[in-house]
Amino acid sequence: MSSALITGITGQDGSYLAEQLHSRGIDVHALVRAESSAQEQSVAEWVTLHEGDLLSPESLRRAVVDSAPDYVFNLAGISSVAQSWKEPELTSRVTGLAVGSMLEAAWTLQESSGKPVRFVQASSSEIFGAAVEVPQNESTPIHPVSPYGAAKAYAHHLVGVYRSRGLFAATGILYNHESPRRPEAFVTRKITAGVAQIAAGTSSELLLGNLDAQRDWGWAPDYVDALVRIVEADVADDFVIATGESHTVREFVGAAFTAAGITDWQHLVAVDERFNRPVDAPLMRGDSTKIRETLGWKPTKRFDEIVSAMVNHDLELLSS
Ligand SMILES: C[C@H]1O[C@H](OP(=O)(O)OP(=O)(O)OC[C@H]2O[C@@H](n3cnc4c(=O)[nH]c(N)nc43)[C@H](O)[C@@H]2O)[C@@H](O)[C@@H](O)C1=O
Repeated sequence: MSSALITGITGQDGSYLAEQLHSRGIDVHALVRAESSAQEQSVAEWVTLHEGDLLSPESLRRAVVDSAPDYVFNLAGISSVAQSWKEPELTSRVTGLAVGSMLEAAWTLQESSGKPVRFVQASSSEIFGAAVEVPQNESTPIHPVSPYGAAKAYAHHLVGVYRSRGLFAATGILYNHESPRRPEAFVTRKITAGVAQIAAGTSSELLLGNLDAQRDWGWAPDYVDALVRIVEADVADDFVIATGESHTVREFVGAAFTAAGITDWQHLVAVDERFNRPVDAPLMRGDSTKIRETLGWKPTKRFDEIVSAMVNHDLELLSS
């Protein structure tokens, strides 16, 4: 039986990934900050928990040694770009430096046990930031414009370094990916939850920041499926994971109101400067030709389907 260690299991992607790996018969281990909080966040009982903290390299090394995994999926860290502007130093430590500790621990385990370890890093389209080309692919120059993007860029490069050293170290360059499990710190869930409340009559306004930013929004379970394909690939490599279609935040808002049956919505949305960022990547759109052709991956849900699935979920939550 193969085993996998997941960091970031309590997040959207970690939870879907754990379910996918478990359904494939893989023994799932997870790094958690405290067992009690993992249990509160209802990590499934079939996951073996290892306590550790991204700020403590020794605890990460111990978690890797104790779980002795065939696969390491590194998803943990601050994942909100907005939060990274508020806590840039912490972001550089947990989203950047900690990846070095995980890679070193995986390398050391491989060296000492003689058993190959495969490492997959959740990289991000934010590494392209003010992208010099549209769409972006694996060769697009790295040019982050946020503390989060810079931390992810460092981690991305470090994965390449360990690949050259001989570790199976790969990345999925993940574009925005959403689901009903997305927290409201991210714009899509904030919109779908807010629209559901307006539809239910419990709120009268939706306050947002930059409505003109364009993002390439996909369906989170598809992106987790891509990470599994990447870990099982013949060769460790970097892969853009994206739909190839981008929409403005304003279009997402319009689609969410439409899904809730509200056609006249413009007066229900207002811009609040508090939600603007010092710098915001203007246009993200990924070219995922490489993973489609090499690993046979493709997205299963289109933009409107993603928006409706999230709105319907939030409407149901309010009516239950
Ligand atoms: C690929 C990348 O994807 C995600 O990062 P993100 O794109 O920053 O995601 P978001 O949902 O926070 O913002 C999307 C856009 O929406 C704009 N926006 C407007 N008004 C609000 C607003 O009120 N809240 C938020 N959060 N954003 C707003 C905001 O300025 C931005 O242009 C993470 O998964 C990250 O981990 C990752 O790797």
